[in-house]
Amino acid sequence: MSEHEADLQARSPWALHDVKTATIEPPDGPIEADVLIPGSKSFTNRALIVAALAQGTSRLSGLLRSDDAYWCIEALRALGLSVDVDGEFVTIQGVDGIWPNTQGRVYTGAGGTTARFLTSALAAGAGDWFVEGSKRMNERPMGVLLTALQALGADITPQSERPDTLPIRLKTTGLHGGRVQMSGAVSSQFISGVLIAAPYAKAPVAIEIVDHIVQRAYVHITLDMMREFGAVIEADESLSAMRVAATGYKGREYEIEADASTACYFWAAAALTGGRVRVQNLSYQTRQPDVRFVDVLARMGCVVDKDGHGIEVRGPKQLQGGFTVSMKEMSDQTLTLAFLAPFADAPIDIIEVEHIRHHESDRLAAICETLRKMGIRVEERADGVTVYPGQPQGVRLSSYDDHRVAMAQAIMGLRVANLSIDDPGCVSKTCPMFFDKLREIGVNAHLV
Ligand SMILES: O=C(O)C1=C[C@@H](OP(=O)(O)O)[C@@H](O)[C@H](O)C1
Ligand SMILES: C=C(OP(=O)(O)O)C(=O)O
Repeated sequence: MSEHEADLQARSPWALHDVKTATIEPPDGPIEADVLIPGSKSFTNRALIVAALAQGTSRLSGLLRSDDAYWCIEALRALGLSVDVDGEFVTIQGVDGIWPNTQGRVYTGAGGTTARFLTSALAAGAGDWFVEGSKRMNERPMGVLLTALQALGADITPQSERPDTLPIRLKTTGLHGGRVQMSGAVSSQFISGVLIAAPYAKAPVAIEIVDHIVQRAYVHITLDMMREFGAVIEADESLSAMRVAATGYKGREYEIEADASTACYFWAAAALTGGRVRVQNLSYQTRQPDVRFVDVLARMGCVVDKDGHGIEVRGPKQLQGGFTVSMKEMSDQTLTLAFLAPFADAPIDIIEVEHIRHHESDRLAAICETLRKMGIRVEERADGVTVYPGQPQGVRLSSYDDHRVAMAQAIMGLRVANLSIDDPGCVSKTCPMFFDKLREIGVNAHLV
């Protein structure tokens, strides 16, 4: 598959379908709005998988209805689970670590969370499965995770020429537990995956991190949720060593919080138009790292209210640049920042995000190609970019089959006439309702 060709098989019935192009009209004045954001992808897929493993019934509310969640639910159903979805509510009969269907194909879609967490959860049970993802997911790294699961007792045979990616054949009679050393430098999801499975190992699992974890906050989200479902864990704030007891999970009622990553596009809309956007259903206290994007916006001259009901961003007359920022801990917002950067009064250096080359697209390449096509000067390094000020030209852009590329490009369209985005349906991975939400805050978004 070429980088720009969409894998439409990975779009679910919940996706935005049959749309070829999105065109965003720059608004006449500042965007002024209050908005409610849909459920978090990260919380949705963790809650689905933990509830599936657990003993007893769980009822989840605030489900994100997106492709990532859909394929996670479908995979659980293929494994024989009863998963009942009613709007934003889900009822799951947990299997207490024993998967009813012990054979067959498990399809993860394009979701890194499903691919990494479900593969691990499967390994903790017993069965013989063929696990594969979307075309892009089958290229994304899995090596550190697969090696850790093998060290804990799973039998994994790669089903392509690459030993470190999906598809794989996974044969297992359960994880024996013990110590395992892992790198967190490529993806925090490898660590979260082993953690999620660990309560169903036959003995405690101790994980030692040999280097550092990109986006450590997501591992905290994992640990918090595991504890809420009854897991017993020892871990310090630095997460260099973690130990999980073999106690299983208990089903429960669980409320999924709103998605901080999705919220950022709406705050960015305020930043770019000198407007005001309040996300009503998120608190700065969330563990989701992307909430801290508002601090980057404050550095650019925005006024941020984090203490009221929700979080509000007010944009300045002129965005400020002239700084270097590590986006390592909130790297899903690298694209958003890079596409705001041309509108700042001085260059912005984004550093320490090499790992985003392995996300839904090579995101650093997508930033550079997009901005250059629009006439903006940008320098690419292995682990980041420098974006220079300028007025981007309205052109036709590829969305790289990457939801965050498309959503961040759409926000740029608030200041660029005649900007169009190909295959905007890729937003469905985490936010099929993205263009409806844009309309809700007063943006004219045309989909054809
Ligand atoms: O655990 C999670 O829910 C996530 C972890 C991060 O991935 P990496 O650690 O692979 O960068 C993040 O980019 C992704 O959107 C969600
Ligand atoms: C990297 C992302 O997703 P995932 O790794 O969960 O597929 C993302 O949502 O930006």
